[in-house]
Parts: sequence; C-alpha cells; structure tokens
Amino acid sequence: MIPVEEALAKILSSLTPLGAEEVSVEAALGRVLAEDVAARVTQPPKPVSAMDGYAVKAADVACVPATLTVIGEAPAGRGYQGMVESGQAVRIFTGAPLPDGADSIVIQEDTEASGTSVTVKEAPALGNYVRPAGLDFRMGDIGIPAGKLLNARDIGLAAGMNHPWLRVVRRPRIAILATGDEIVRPGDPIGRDQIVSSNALALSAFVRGAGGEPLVLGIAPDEMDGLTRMIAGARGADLLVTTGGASVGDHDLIQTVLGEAGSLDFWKIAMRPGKPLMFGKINDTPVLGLPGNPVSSMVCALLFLGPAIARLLGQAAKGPETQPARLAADLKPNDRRQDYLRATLTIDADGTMLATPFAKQDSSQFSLLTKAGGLLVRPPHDPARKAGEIVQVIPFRDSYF
Ligand SMILES: Nc1nc2c(c(=O)[nH]1)N[C@H]1C(S)=C(S)[C@@H](COP(=O)(O)OP(=O)(O)OC[C@H]3O[C@@H](n4cnc5c(N)ncnc54)[C@H](O)[C@@H]3O)O[C@H]1N2
Ligand code: MOO
Repeated sequence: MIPVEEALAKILSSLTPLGAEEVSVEAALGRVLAEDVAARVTQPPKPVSAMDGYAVKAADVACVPATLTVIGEAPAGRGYQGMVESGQAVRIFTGAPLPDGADSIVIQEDTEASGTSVTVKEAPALGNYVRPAGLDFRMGDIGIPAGKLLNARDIGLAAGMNHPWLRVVRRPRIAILATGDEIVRPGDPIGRDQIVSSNALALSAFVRGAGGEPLVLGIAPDEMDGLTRMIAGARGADLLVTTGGASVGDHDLIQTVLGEAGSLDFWKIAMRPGKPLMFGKINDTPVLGLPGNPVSSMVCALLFLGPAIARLLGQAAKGPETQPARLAADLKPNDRRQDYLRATLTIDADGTMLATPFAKQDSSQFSLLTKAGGLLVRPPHDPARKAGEIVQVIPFRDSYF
C-alpha cells in the first residue's frame, strides 16, 4: 500500500495546466484568470464631487457666512463647461466633474440658496469632498493578478477597469463513467438485485463545483465490449474518472480494459475508505479510477480529483486542509490505513471545534457523508484516543461539497 501523499504527487506530476479562452466578464464568475487584468481607464477619469452641494473656490469662503453667485449646474455625466471665477459657485451633484476654477465642495446642508445666489455657512477645507483623478486606479494599474479565482468583487473591478471580455483558463473537461451491472440511473426501472447509482451524479456535481465541465458518459456494463465502447466516449476529455471495478473481483474489469488500451497503474492506498485507486492513460487521456463504494468515491474525489482539477486550472494543487478539533468520543487504535472518519463538527461553549465520529463508518453509507460536517483524519497506526484529545479534521468548507 502507498501513502495518500505519494499517490497525490504521482497524479499531479502527470497533469499540466490547460490553455486559456475568452469569456464575457459576466460569465467569468468562478473562472480562473489566465492573465493579469490591467486598468484600461483611469477612475475617476478627472476630479469629481463626492457629495451634492456647490463647487467653490475655498479661498472665497474662508470667512463665513459668504454669499456667492450660482453660475450654473453640474449633474453627473454632464459637467459645467465654463470657468468658476472668484465670488462664483456651481450647483453640483455626486459624481459630477469638478468645474474648472473650483477646488472644493460645500455640501448643500451647509448652505442656504436664494434665487441665483447661495450663502455658505461652513468654511470647507481645500479639496473638501473632491475625489482626485485616479483615486481608485490609474490606466495600466494591475487590478487582479493572473491565477485568481474570480468572485463577484473581481467581476465588478474588471468591469470597472473597462474589460467586457476576460481571458480565463479553459474549464477542465472531465468525463465520468460509472460501471457495474447492478446499478441504474435515478428514475430508471430498477431490476431485481439492482441499486440506484449515486456516484456519477455526485462526481458530476463535485467537478462542476471545483471549476470543471463534467460529462457523464453513463453506466458501463461489467463486460469487455460494452465497457470498451463506453470508454471511447471520453475522447477529447482532459481527464476520465471512472467509479467501480477498481477492486480485485472477477467482474472488476476496468483495469483490464484500460490496461489493454493504454497504460494503467493500480494502487492500493493506505487509506480508509478508498483503498483501491487506478491512475494512468488511455489514448493520451489521463484516467483516474475511483472505487465503487459511494463514500470511497467521494472521499477520493476530495483528496485526489479536487487537486487534479486545481492543477489543470493552473492553481495551487494540494489536498484539503486540516484543522485541530477536540474529540468527543473514545477511539480504538488505528491500523496501517489512514482513516477518514465521517464526523459531525460543532463548536462548544469556549469556541473549540468538537468532532463526533459516527459509530458506523461503512463506505456504502452515503447518508452519513451528507450528515457529516467533515472528516476526522487518523494517521496510520494512530494509538487509541480518549474523548477530549485534540485530533485533525477536514471541515467541509467548500459550498459545493
Ligand atoms: N477481496 C477484496 N475485496 C474487496 C477489496 C479488497 O481489497 N479485496 N477492497 C474493498 C474495497 S476497500 C472497496 S472500496 C471496494 C471497491 O470496489 P470496486 O471499485 O471494484 O467497486 P464495485 O465492486 O464495482 O462496487 C463496490 C460497491 O459500490 C457499489 N457501487 C458501485 N458503483 C456505484 C454507483 N455508481 N453508485 C452507487 N453505488 C455503487 C456497488 O454496488 C458495490 O456495493 O472493493 C472491496 N472489495
Ligand atoms: O476503500 Mo474501501 O473504500 O475501504 O470501502
């Protein structure tokens, strides 16, 4: 058996980041930026008012009250064209350009208007409520660095920097193939001795959440010809993910089929759940073969598929992060496999995270994976643990997992 880290390193070393494509800025949420976003405008382009009021010369109103002649109006988007001379003011609104000759804004609450004149009652400091040109950014400033996963704030800044289109890393195309004569798609007639497939759709959701483009190929039978034909559907994908048929049974054919058409390593990984895992290539498409047990396939997705997608997206590719938590139940000594126990995670009175592993941990129990708040990680040969001891957990933080 090989350790989890070794398997992950092998997978990552055989994947290379994908190229870029252009998408509209509004379609770029959740995409990875392929090149720096530099401002194509200066914002604000010229000095503008930050308040509704009057544009004045500060020197004119150093002694208050002071009465000025209102010579015109500057609404946002349509600035005053003339020059403000001594003794004059321009009625101005938030976002409007500061008229030539004016240097400060008096807010309307500090004035009294009467016909074509205005009396200023509070003296403004020089530059009061004036936003200088380039206060936010200047032409050429780098707003968002390449490699950033774009969120709504980034979309706003990129749009404000005048980018209708952005170059982003192409979404990894991940083909997903479930295998097994015993499984049917949800909603299809369920034959005698058959069960409903959960893995392919769970993996599809996982891929989408992680930034990939899933393509569910369907369910391949436990028979060479059918399996070979279904695998051919993965042509053009950046990665083929299979579930089931990874073990040593007579009907576990994935390894044989893939091995004949490409190259495939079969590993036993020192982890539970998720011991049998395959990795290799077929027709130059990398293949990740996950175990069929539903919880094993999802834990393997979290540990291996997530980082693999991150690598294809050119992002830092590493396993999920752990954090300390206080154990809420005693645990027996662990054997040589690294354990990933489904656990509820709660916060106790002093703010410490409390991990309560479920008593049953069979890798067929998807319902417990959904109830869990995270995985309690136990290293190989971890000694018996008592409630109250500190352990490491992987909280399910990603909104899509
Ligand atoms: N003699 C041994 N038997 C097994 C070993 C072993 O080392 N020696 N390993 C066990 C472990 S650990 C695992 S994990 C499983 C992995 O088995 P496979 O990857 O070959 O998967 P299958 O046999 O096809 O299925 C296992 C289990 O999962 C159910 N399944 C399969 N696909 C789906 C799906 N899409 N949705 C829902 N459930 C699915 C399937 O019906 C089986 O119950 O092997 C152990 N055996
Ligand atoms: O790896 Mo299996 O996942 O222990 O059931």
